[in-house]
Amino acid sequence: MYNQMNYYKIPRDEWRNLYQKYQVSLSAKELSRIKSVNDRISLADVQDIYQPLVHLLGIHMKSRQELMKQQAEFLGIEAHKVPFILGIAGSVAVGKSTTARLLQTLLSATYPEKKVQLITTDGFLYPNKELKRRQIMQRKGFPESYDMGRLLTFTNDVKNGLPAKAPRYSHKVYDIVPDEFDVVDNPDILIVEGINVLQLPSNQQLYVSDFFDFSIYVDAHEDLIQGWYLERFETLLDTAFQDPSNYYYPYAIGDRTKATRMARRVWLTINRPNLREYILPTRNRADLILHKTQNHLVNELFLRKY
Ligand SMILES: Nc1ncnc2c1ncn2[C@@H]1O[C@H](COP(=O)(O)OP(=O)(O)O)[C@@H](O)[C@H]1O
Ligand SMILES: CC(C)(COP(=O)(O)O)[C@@H](O)C(=O)NCCC(=O)O
Repeated sequence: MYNQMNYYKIPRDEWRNLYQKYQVSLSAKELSRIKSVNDRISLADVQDIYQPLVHLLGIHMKSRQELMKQQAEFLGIEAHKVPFILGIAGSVAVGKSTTARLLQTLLSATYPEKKVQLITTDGFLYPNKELKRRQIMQRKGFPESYDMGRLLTFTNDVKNGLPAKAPRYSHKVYDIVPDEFDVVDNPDILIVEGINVLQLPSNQQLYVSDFFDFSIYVDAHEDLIQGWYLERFETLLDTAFQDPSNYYYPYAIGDRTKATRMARRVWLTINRPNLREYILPTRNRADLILHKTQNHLVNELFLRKY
């Protein structure tokens, strides 16, 4: 287990009870929005884990806003809106993007007047062509496969209220989609999700996370994550077999056992070493560690003390 020195370890039951007095039940519309993120999300987790988390984020947003206002007064400059940036880190297939979309849904429901945007750092991977040129196609997801300078500039622009474009990555195409972007334009809240968001870019003095107001590391036992990776691979195959342009099409129409063997190999030779060498070491930088067990259920949380 990791060093818990600077964290409150909060078991699920305690976390849920901390929030009892603020509990609000979700409307049918909110429930259907959550189901549209992922229909396997446990509603007990939404109620017991993620709603209290949204409340905690609200506390952080309010205090950050107040600090920015007072600092502007101190400097004698006009206070302007500074987007609150929430980073979400963790292994490939641990559930970052699901957590990010769920939080986007819950934050939008809780703060209907706020603009909540979401981007994933997959878009800052170099395109396959460039990865091949650099001979690092087998290192997709490792620090050197990302244009971290571009990600830093993007985050800096967002913080400064400038419109910023995040390139798009498609899991189906297994590559960057040329000329497609997510435009982030002065949101109140931006969620930045990706395996690398707590990493120190090489040749840079700045962490992307220096721009974050709160960060979450989604954590689980490695064997469980491997299972989730393989399950997701099966789902990708199930949706690929009718689309010859899909990267997974040849695997989808071929021998399933061989395809699964290939996915297992990819996990063991790429994603697992990446988790061990580059992702897990960033866990202790997070403000909150969300620890999941079987079926993605959260059993304990670690909240940074100071
Ligand atoms: N809370 C959850 N409940 C049920 N299934 C989940 C949950 N979170 C993730 N999953 C499933 O786990 C797999 C990986 O999730 P995903 O969000 O794609 O991970 P990541 O973005 O970390 O790669 C997907 O098949 C997804 O449907
Ligand atoms: C694009 C990724 C680096 C990012 O992963 P994500 O967290 O979005 O699942 C990953 O899905 C990936 O493609 N890894 C390379 C090896 C592979 O799984 O094919």
